[in-house]
Amino acid sequence: MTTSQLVQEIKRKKSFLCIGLDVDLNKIPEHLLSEEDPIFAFNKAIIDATHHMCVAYKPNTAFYEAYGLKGWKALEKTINYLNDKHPEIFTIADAKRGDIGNTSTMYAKAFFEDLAFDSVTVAPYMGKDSIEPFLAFENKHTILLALTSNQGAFDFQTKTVEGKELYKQVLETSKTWENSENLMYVVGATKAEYLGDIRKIIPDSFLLVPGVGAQGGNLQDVCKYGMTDSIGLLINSSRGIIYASKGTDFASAAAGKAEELQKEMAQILS
Ligand SMILES: O=c1ccn([C@@H]2O[C@H](COP(=O)(O)O)[C@@H](O)[C@H]2O)c(=O)[nH]1
Repeated sequence: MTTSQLVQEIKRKKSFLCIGLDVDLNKIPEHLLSEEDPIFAFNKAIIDATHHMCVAYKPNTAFYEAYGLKGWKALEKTINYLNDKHPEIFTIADAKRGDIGNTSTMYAKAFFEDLAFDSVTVAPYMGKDSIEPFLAFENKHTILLALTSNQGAFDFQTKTVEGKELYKQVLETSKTWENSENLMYVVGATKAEYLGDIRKIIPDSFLLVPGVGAQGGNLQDVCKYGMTDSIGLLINSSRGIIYASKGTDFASAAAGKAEELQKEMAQILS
C-alpha cells in the first residue's frame, strides 16, 4: 500500500486508528479456547467487529511467537484474512527486527513477501546496513523505533551524544539512507511533548504512535504536536480495545472502545 492510499483511507473513514492484535490466551474469552485456533478465532471476531473504524492492524509478533508453530500459523491466517477481506487496511508486523545486512534481507522477505505485511517495525541500533534491506522493498514501509513509549526510552534514546539527543540523530541520519521515503517512525504517545522537536526534523513522515489507553498517553496532545497536513499519524491501541470484555460480548465491547477513539479522531479531523 502506498502512503497516499493510506491517507485516502484515513480521510474516508475519518480515522487514523490502528488496533493492536496482541493476543494473550490468558486474556481472551474462555469459550474461544475450545476452538481449533483460538488466536485466529479471536482476531477474526475483533477484525469483523472493528474494521470500519480503523485504518490499520498491528499484531505484535511476540504474542504469536510465544505460542510456537501454532502462534505463527495464527499470525499467517490473520494477515491472509486481512489481505483477502480488507486489502484497504494497512498492516503492521510489530516485530522490532534488524541485524547485519544479509540477515535483515531474510527478515524483510519473511514479513513483506511470505507474510505480505505492508510494514514492519525495526530497531535502529545496528545502523544503515541493517535497515536498508527493508527499505529496498517497493510500496512497503519500514517503521523505525525513534522515541519509544516506555520508561527505558530515557536510558539511551534521550541521552546526548556528541551534542545531540540520540533519537534526533536516529531521525536525521535515517533521512540520508537509500529509499528513506519508505520510512515511518515509532514515537510513543507518552512522549507527546517531544513531538514539536521531532516534526522539525521529519515534518512529513508518518508516525506510528503506541501508548494511548493502557500506557496513559493522550490522543489530543499527540495530535496537537504531531499531526501534519496529511495527518501523518497512526495511533495504536491494543489492550484498551481488544480486552474491553472477557465475556461473549468481547467483539462488540472492542467495537465500542474503537468507536470512542474513532469519534474523537473524526472530531479532530473536522
Ligand atoms: O514504543 C513502543 C513501541 C511498541 N509498542 C507496542 O505497541 C503495543 C501497545 O500496546 P497497548 O496494549 O496499547 O499498551 C504493544 O504491542 C507494544 O509492544 C509500545 O507500546 N511502545
